[in-house]
Amino acid sequence: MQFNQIMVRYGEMALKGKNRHKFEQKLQSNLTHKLKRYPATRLKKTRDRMYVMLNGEDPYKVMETCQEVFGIQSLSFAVRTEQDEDKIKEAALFAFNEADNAKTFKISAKRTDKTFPVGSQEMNQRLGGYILKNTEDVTVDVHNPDVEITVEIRQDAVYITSKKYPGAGGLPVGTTGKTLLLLSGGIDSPVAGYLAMKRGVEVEAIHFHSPPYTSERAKQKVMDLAQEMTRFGIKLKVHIIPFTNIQQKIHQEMPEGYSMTIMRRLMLRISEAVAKEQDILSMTTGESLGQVASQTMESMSAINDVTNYPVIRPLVAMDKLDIISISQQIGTYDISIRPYEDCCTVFVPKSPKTRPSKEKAQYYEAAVDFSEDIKQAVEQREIIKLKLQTETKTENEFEDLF
Ligand SMILES: Nc1ncnc2c1ncn2[C@@H]1O[C@H](COP(=O)(O)OP(=O)(O)OP(=O)(O)O)[C@@H](O)[C@H]1O
Repeated sequence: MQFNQIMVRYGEMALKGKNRHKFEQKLQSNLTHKLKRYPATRLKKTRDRMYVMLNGEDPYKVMETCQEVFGIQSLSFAVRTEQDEDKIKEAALFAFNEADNAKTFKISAKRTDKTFPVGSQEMNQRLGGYILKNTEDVTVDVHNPDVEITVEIRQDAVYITSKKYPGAGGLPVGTTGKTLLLLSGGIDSPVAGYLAMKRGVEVEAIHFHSPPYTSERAKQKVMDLAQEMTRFGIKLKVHIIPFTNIQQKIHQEMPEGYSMTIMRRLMLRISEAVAKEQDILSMTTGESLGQVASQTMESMSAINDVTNYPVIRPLVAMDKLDIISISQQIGTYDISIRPYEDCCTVFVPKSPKTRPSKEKAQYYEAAVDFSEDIKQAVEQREIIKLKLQTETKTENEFEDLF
C-alpha cells in the first residue's frame, strides 16, 4: 500500500473572511510553482482544503517541499481506497503504522455518502477494533490521541488520512504587499527577509557593493543567498547598487565618527528611491537592537530620519543565537559565513559613534551634495531576476512570474 495524496490544511488565512479567495489562489499558485520539480503531481482544491495528488512521486520528498510553503498550517498523507470495508480497514491500519511512535489513536469516520451501509459511529468501532487486533500495546484515546485517523466515505472513494505534519504557517507570499529588503552578505538580513515572507510579504532585495573594495565573490555570495530565499518566495528581484563613489566621498568628506551613520542614511535614501520606482511601500532590514554600533536606539533613530517609509525590522527583539538557528534551518547560514567582505566592513571607522544624533548627521551631511550621486547609483544599478530552481525547469516555465 502507498499514499496517493497529501492533504493540505490552511493556516490562519482561513480566518480572512472576504480575502479568503485571494489567499487561496495565491497559495495554490505558490504551491504549484514549488511542485514543478515533481512533474507527475497535481493539485486539487476543494472548498476548504487542497490535495496534492502524488501520482507515483516520492511522498516524503513532496511532503518536505510542501512544508516550505507559507500559508499551510498542517499536512497529512492520505490513502484513497474503494468503498470496501476490508480495504478501508487495511488502509486505516497502514495510516496508523505511518505514525511511528503512536501508542494511542482515535478514528474519526465521516460518511458523506449515505448509501454506504455502515454508519460513522459503527465504522469508528470496526476500524478501531481492527487496529487494536493488529497492533501491540496500543490503546484508543478519543480526547488526546497521538494520532487521529480520519476516514471520509465519499461517493467516489474513501479517503483516509494519517498523522499531521506541521506546515510552515504564516500567510501565502504575495498576499500582504511588497517590501524592499536591504540584503547584505551577513547572517541577519536573509533571516529578516524570510520572516517578512512568512507574513505573506513579497520581497525584492537591494544590495550595495563597492568594487574594487568588495569582490565579485562577495556579490556572488549575496546572489547565492537571494537564490536560496527563492525556496520560500518563489522569485526574487535583486537590485545591485554601485556604492563605491558614495563611500569614497563619505570617507573623504565626513567626520569619521559619523561615517557609518551617514553611509546608512544614504543606503536608506537610495533604497527609498528604488522602492518608490518599483511601487514598494516599505523597506526591511536585518537590524537587531544592540547588536553592533549602528544598531543602538540612537543610531536607528538617526538613520531612520531620512525616510518616511516604514522600515520593518523583523529581528529587532531577537537574540543572535535564535537568528542563527533560523538561518541554519532555512539554508542561508553556510552561505552567510563565507568570509567575503561587505562594503560596510571595508570602510568601517575605527570608532563609530554609538549614540549619534540625527541633528549632527543632518548638519554634516548638509555640507556635501549627495543628490547627484544618489541619482546615478539608482540609474546605474544592475537588476537581476532570480527564480526558484526546479530540476525539471524549462525555458519559459516562470515567464509569468515577473
Ligand atoms: N551592503 C549592504 N547592502 C544592503 N544592505 C546592507 C548592506 N550592509 C548592511 N545592510 C543592511 O543593514 C543591516 C545592518 O547591517 P550591519 O552590518 O550593521 O548588521 P548585521 O547584524 O551584521 O546584519 P547582517 O548580518 O544582515 O549583515 C543589515 O541587516 C542589512 O539589512
